[in-house]
Amino acid sequence: MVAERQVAVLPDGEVAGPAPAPGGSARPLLEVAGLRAGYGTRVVLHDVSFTVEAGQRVAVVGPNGAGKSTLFKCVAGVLRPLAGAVRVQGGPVAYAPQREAVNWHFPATVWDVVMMARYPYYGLWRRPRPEDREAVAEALEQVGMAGLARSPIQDLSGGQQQRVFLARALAQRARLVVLDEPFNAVEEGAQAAVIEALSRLRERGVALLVSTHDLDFVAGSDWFDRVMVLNGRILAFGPPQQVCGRPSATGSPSMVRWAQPARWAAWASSAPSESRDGGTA
Ligand SMILES: Nc1ncnc2c1ncn2[C@@H]1O[C@H](COP(=O)(O)OP(=O)(O)OP(=O)(O)O)[C@@H](O)[C@H]1O
Repeated sequence: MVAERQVAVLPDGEVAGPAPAPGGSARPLLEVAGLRAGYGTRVVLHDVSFTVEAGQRVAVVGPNGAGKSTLFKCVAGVLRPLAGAVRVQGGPVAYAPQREAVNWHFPATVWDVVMMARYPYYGLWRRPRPEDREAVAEALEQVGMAGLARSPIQDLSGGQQQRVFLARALAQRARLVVLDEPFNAVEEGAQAAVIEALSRLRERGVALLVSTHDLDFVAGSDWFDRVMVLNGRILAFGPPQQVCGRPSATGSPSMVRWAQPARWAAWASSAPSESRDGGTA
C-alpha cells in the first residue's frame, strides 16, 4: 500500500479526509487544493490549487515575495496551511530550503548532513546500515561531491552547499523532491551536474517542484514539463511553451521583468486564458 502524508486544514480547523479519486483513476502524486497560507495575520498565498503527477518537473517562478518558499514549506509540511489541503502520495517529501535559510556554521561534515536524510530508515539500533551508507555515497557521487564528503560544511562554496542539499534530497529516495532555488550560486560547471542528477530522478518516477529566478532557463529549454507563475496566487500554470511563449507585444521572457514587478505582472496577466485556470493543463 502506498503511504499518504496529508497536511490538510479546513477553515474550521477540521482535518480533511482523503480526496475521492475522480472516476476511480490514480491520484496525483501531489495535490494542493484551495491552499491559503501565511504568517500570523498576514496571508501570503490565496486559493492555490494544482496537481503534480509522478515524474513531472514543475518550475515555480514569480517575483521576490511571491510566496514560492511559503508554498514549498506547506508542501514539505514545515508550515501549516491556514486553509485548504496538501495531499502527498507515496511517503516523505524531500525538501531543500533556500541556502540562506540554513546555519552553515554548524559543525558537521558533508557526509553527516547528507546522512541526516537517512535517519527515518535506520534499523532497530538507530545506526546507519550499509544501505544507508550506500545511498549517501551514491547521492554524493551523483552531484559530484564525493571528493568533499569529509569536508566541514562551513568550508563549502555556495554552489557546493546547494549540491549538498540536492544530495540530501537524493539520499532520501523520496518520490517528491522540492527544491527552493537549487541553481542559485551553483557554479557554471556544477550546474550541468546538478541538472543531470535531477534528470535521472524522472526515470525513477520522482516528481520535482523547483523554484527559480532563471526564467531564461525555464522558457528557453524544454526541461520542465510545467511552469507555474505565482504571485500570491497562481497566475499561470501549464506547459512552458504555453505559459512562456508570449505574444511579441509584451516581449519575450527575460530577467529584466524580475526587477520590475509591475511589468512582470503585466506579462503574467497576458498569459493565454487556458493556462490561467490554476489547475493542471
Ligand atoms: N517567517 C516569516 N514571517 C513573516 N513573514 C514572512 C516569513 N517568511 C516569509 N515572509 C513573507 O512572506 C512573503 C512571501 O515570502 P516567500 O519567501 O514565500 O516569497 P518568495 O517568492 O520565495 O520570495 P524570494 O523569491 O525572494 O525568495 C514575503 O513578503 C515575506 O516577507
